[in-house]
Amino acid sequence: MSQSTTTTGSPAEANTATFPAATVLGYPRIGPNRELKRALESFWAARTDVPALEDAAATLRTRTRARLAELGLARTGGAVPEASSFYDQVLDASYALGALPARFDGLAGLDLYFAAARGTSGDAGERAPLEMTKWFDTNYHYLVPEIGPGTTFRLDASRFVGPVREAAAEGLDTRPVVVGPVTYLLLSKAADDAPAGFEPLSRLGDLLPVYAELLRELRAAGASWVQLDESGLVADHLLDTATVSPADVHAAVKAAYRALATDLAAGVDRPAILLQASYGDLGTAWPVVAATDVEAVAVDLVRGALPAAPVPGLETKTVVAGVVDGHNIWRADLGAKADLVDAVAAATGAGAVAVGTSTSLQHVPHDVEPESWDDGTAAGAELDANLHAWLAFADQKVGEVVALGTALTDGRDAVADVLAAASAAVAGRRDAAGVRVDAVRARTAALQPGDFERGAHAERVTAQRERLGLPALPTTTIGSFPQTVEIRRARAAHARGELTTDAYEQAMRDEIARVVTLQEELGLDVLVHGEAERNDMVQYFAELLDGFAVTTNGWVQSYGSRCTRPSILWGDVSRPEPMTVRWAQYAQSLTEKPVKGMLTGPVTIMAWSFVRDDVPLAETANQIGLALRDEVVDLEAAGIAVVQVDEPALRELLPLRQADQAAYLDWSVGSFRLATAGVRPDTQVHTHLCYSEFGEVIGAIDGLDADVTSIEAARSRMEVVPELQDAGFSRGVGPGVYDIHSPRVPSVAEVTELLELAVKSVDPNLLWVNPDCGLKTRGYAETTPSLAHLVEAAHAVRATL
Ligand SMILES: CN1c2c(nc(N)[nH]c2=O)NC[C@@H]1CNc1ccc(C(=O)N[C@@H](CCC(=O)N[C@@H](CCC(=O)N[C@@H](CCC(=O)O)C(=O)O)C(=O)O)C(=O)O)cc1
Ligand SMILES: N[C@@H](CCS)C(=O)O
Ligand SMILES: [Zn+2]
Repeated sequence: MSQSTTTTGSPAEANTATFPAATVLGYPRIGPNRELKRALESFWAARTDVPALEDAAATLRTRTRARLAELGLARTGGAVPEASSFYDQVLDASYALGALPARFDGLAGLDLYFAAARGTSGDAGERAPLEMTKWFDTNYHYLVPEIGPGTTFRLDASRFVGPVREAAAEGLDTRPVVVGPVTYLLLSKAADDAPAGFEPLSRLGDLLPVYAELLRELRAAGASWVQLDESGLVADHLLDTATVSPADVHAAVKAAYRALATDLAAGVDRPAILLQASYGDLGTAWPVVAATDVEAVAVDLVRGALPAAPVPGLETKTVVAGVVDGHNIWRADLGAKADLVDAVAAATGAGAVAVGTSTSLQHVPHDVEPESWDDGTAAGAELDANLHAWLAFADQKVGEVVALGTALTDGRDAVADVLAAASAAVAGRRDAAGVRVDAVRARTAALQPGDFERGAHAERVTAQRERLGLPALPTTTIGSFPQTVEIRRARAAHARGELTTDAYEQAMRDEIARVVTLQEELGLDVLVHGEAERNDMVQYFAELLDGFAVTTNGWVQSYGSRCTRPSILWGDVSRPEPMTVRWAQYAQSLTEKPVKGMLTGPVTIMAWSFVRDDVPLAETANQIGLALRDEVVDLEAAGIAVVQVDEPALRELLPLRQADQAAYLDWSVGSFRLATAGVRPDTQVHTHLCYSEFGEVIGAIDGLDADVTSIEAARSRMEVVPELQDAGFSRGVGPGVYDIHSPRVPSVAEVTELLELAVKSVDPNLLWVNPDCGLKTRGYAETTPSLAHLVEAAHAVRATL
């Protein structure tokens, strides 16, 4: 076995199958100060034009390449990935392959690209955007390709080739990252006009010539390596078991890489290929990738394992050992990681080994350095020092792979002090105050089965009907109302110390009063306070719970220009004091109608935070469940009759391999029940699910034992409703009747049609009327008429019952 070394030579000429010693599979692309977000939003608001947007994106790409080289990745040999995107990497592939659906015909360039991402309306014509769904088990959302028997594929490589040439002009041989052909089709859905049972993977043969052409163009532009992301290989959830089996996927990989790796000559017709499989264990796919003629394979050794025995075929390849976690932010124990890297050659039989991240770094923020957790108290100073030592964001992770790469090529002595500092940080974290809190552990240890049970559902239905007296088809919203510029500005001014806490809270109360009045005017039945005071539905709670830290600039792209600052769950969790009660109570004081208390559930808080890796997830889930249980009970005591606990991420955390799913569903459902089982029968518990396909977890939704479940359904035209009924779901259900992701205002007729569809498969006594999700990303210009149409449609259908 030979260790990988970096190559030299001019970028345009370089094409060697020797992979550099260290790389990362991708890097955050929103910019260290969210430069891309700002450029996109200015462009969409017509404040800037295409050249300004292209300029901003090019500047960011140049900055990224320079930063990665400065942090120690080689400038040549394809060590630096080119993984930028204007919106989404799957959309980039759809655009390059010419695979966008016919409703976008007639558009070109960025007009086409953004129309597919965001839809168009008004003078631009009515076009629904591509559907958005979760990328593997992350909080990143990709745009789902729609593939049918008639989809044509035609290459436009410009958005991949341009950055390669741009990098070459800077003397840098960058490695473009493209979603691989098999994963692209696995991530696709059948186009609406496809016959029943049509499987996008059946189009592989037609897609491969276009990928081959793309590889040729990348090579011609000077790329010595290309990275093809075939993470679909690790994920059972992408398989529609009725039509595609793991064996079909393996056969597809074999065919794809025969066409792309074997039939095209490396260094002549194509760049060397790095086949990437992230987010899980390769399992039975090890021999499949080993048998291809790709030059390198990147595997996730954080989530996945080494094979049981060396795999024939790997002796001609580099295995890029993904030992640095791209999915979480804890500093690595580099000594242990170096041991793992050292084991890879013997375990896999690889011809060469290199070091990498387990996934793209798009899931972590840019840089720990600018953060401060010091609030001026002794505890703040201690946390500040601790977290700085414990954390690695993207830039620190690049440093980790570079150090491990040096250990591999030059021996550990060359980086002895880096390894020692990492070990000390890991030990310091294990022993720090707050990581383990005995009182919290005692409470979870004392839990009894009865703590997870609410009592008979039928009894609750009667008690709630009497208490709430709601009409048939009650109307409600999911919680948030538009987060206006004024609200965000007030919060930013408060954070900067330019607005007093009193003035800020008064501004939020004024907003709540406006939102309550609006809902009364619209005639909604169950009101919300609008969540104006929340920066984010997870971060808000993380700021109020012990055991979490939050960042000031740790932004991570969630979709398009939308970002979140995932909180850092570093210690045992408890609730020092009530969190939402005064806001809910204030809203309830303004109206006779019921106002829903609004909380985020344990699974979603965990899914959208960086979770600790030193205790089982189930323990943390119960800690958060207990903190929320206290809040739910306090809301009830404050006179709130309806409490909603959102779990939009229930499906997101579902393990990618079926074998692991039952245990997950057990603790995740349990933590929700723990959070909600402390209230009386006449208090109505709602939950809300969105951003995923829920077919696979229908049983778990029932297991939550919520009285009412609102669920995203508009874009799939209520598909989930019969699924729920078929599974024997007999609780209240609010399938979303309009898509909140688009500024389009649904007509009364459209909403009525969807409700009529729902009424066909749900007992009208169980049916609720609500949008798909919260309204925080929308403006009032579309929110007010959309809700007016929703109420009108509900009244119309109610009258027919
Ligand atoms: C519901 N979803 C959520 C997910 N994950 C979360 N953590 N939260 C979610 O709500 N995942 C699934 C879905 C879809 N995903 C998203 C993700 C992000 C957004 C979104 O709207 N993001 C906002 C930022 C929200 C926020 O943190 N707001 C803060 C800070 C606002 C800000 O940028 N302030 C400016 C200053 C403003 C001024 O002076 O005018 C600044 O700091 O520079 C706040 O409100 O205080 C985004 O803009 O990206 C939606 C769905
Ligand atoms: N209550 C939240 C749920 C979003 S998934 C909201 O309305 O924004
Ligand atoms: Zn939602």
